[in-house]
Amino acid sequence: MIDLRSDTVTKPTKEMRQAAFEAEVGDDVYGEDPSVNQLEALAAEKLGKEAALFVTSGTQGNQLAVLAHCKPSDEVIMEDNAHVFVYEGAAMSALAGIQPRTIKGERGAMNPEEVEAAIRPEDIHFPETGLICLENTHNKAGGTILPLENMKEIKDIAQKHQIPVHLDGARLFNASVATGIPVHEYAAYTDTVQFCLSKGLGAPVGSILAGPKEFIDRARKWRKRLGGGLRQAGMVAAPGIYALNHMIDRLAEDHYNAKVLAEGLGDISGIEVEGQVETNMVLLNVKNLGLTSEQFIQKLESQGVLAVPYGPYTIRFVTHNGISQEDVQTALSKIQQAI
Ligand SMILES: Cc1ncc(COP(=O)(O)O)c(CN[C@H](C(=O)O)[C@H](C)O)c1O
Repeated sequence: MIDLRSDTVTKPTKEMRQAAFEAEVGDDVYGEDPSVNQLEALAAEKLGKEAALFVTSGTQGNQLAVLAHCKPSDEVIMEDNAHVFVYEGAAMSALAGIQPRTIKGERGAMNPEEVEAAIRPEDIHFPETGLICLENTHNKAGGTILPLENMKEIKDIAQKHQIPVHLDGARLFNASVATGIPVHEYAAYTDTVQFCLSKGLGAPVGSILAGPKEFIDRARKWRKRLGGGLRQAGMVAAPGIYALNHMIDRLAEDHYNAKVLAEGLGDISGIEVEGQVETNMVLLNVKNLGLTSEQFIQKLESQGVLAVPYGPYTIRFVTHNGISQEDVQTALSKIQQAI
């Protein structure tokens, strides 16, 4: 099987398994797991934030951010197809009593003026805007990169209105490798950041939530309340340390493979590649084949290629550490056969 469903399917490298085996551990609820502490310190330093918290998933990191930033009844501004709005089971409403307020973005980037217009003025009738959420890269838009200028403009507006900004940076390192802009420069236009160790960086488990120390202390307490207190978690933190030290630059290979895949798909009649490939995702439209995305995915699976639907006629392919250049060529010939 050539698994192009997501970069979440990456398996740990043998070096990560060795790091897990050798990891020094302790009880992380008491703050005594040396590997978790090392990972959190390394991540905070890379992002230029005061502190960081090792969490079980990107969803947990995002939802802890909402819980630690907001109070029940707050409104949170986010892009219309943001992961926190589409793919987290309405957690912010269910767990934090939040009202989401969405703005349609352009390739994932919200218009700063529309963000400012969505901020609620003081009025006994209105909810209070408690947080602005950004996403970089933007998943549903096809792994697109939020321009630094866009993030800066939104942060300036947020600052003016004294509203925090959280970045869902599940694939922030993909944006950084694609643009050459260090992650701490993106993070400078946020109050808090979540990024995934378990996606393109290849670790088996986990994400990082980073921000001011007092915020991270609150998020840690929320994680404990939700039963997320970790014990000898060094065994899964150690692969994350390896990922941050050795798996960032290679993301460029995933970006290259995505571009090669998109170019090959563009040569297949009836298939239309949506937008430009900016990182490790390719969106394609199969409407001209007279098939729905679900129907085409079934045909692909029978040929040994896995993908996910991203709309009635849109399919998403994601390249990652488990996909080689040869896999891309094989996938292209199998996709051709599936038609
Ligand atoms: C931008 C962004 N933020 C957060 C998350 C959540 O991460 P996890 O909870 O899956 O670790 C994801 C995962 N994205 C997954 C994928 O792309 O296959 C699925 C859709 O949930 C994400 O893409």
